[in-house]
Amino acid sequence: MKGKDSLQNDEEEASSSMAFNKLDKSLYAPSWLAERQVAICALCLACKLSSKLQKRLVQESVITKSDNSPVSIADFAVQALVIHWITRAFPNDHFIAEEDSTALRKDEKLLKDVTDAVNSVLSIDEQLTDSEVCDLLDLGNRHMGTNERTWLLDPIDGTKGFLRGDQYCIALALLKDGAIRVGILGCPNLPLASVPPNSHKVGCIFHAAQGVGAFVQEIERGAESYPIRVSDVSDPAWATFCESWEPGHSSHELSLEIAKILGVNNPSVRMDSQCKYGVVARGEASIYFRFPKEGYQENVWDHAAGSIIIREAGGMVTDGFGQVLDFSKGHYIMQC
Ligand SMILES: Nc1ncnc2c1ncn2[C@@H]1O[C@H](COP(=O)(O)O)[C@@H](O)[C@H]1OP(=O)(O)O
Ligand SMILES: [Mg+2]
Ligand SMILES: [Mg+2]
Ligand SMILES: [Mg+2]
Repeated sequence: MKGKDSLQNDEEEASSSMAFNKLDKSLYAPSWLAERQVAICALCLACKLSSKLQKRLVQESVITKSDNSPVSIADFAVQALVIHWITRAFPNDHFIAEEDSTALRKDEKLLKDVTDAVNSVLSIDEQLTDSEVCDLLDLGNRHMGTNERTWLLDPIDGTKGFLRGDQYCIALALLKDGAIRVGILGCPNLPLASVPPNSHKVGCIFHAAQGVGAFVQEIERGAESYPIRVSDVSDPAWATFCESWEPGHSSHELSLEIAKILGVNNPSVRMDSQCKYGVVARGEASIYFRFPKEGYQENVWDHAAGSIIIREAGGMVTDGFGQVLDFSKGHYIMQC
């Protein structure tokens, strides 16, 4: 089964909508086709790079940031690579991304390792210099105006999972006029699972655009996309919920308590990163609980892509009070 709204079909849809657009602009909804295609290409390449780096990762190359969280060569290299790819196609776009070049500008060897890593997946005529890599990383810190097109990027989401050899993802979302329009999650270690005929394969890309739907495909340029839907389980007794692997990121005690009140019988699925959103979006789990420590402010890049994928798959993402999340106020998520 191929998705009615797959990327290929969108092309025809977009051109017929163009004629329609001339008649009534207010009824025309963009399908963000070019953005999705470029972003999927970027994440295919980035997943290839991160998989390579996860296999040969050495703990010495891991740095601890000021908030005590880890960062590796992969986080820097993937951020530079994705921004390079998106900027080539959309040179005027802005970025809010997790990492910057501060640590690299102080450490020649680390910078060289990062540049080598990025160049290992680029063609000979596209090779970047150390200074270009630093500049690309720092494009992630550009402040946006309210209507600017801004990409929100987490180059390695779930760095702790990545370092453990477990689940992680590369998360990219496009913010425009205050709302998330496109979301893509590259999940190199997540099985395609329920997607025939590729069910034995590992590694998938979830993607969604506003009003177009949510899809999953294998990590390959031009691979076929399959529509996904959230679970239709309505009785909590049959529901499965997922939560962070790391108890320091989300209280396991609180989610267990809430699950008991709801009457959920199944044990939780613990997993790092926004892969959890992908698993809920394709109906393998029904709920994602997240209860960070008091005072922790959630970053936009940690939820933007996952949120639109859930919404387009028919689900809902809110804060603990049922309020919709606002991704348009800078680095941190605000309540609407
Ligand atoms: N103290 C913290 N509490 C909650 N989330 C955190 C904390 N520190 C880092 N994170 C971020 O939470 C996400 C991981 O959540 P989970 O445990 O559900 O996988 C990651 O985006 C991680 O950032 P990072 O992108 O640096 O890994
Ligand atoms: Mg981090
Ligand atoms: Mg993250
Ligand atoms: Mg990260």
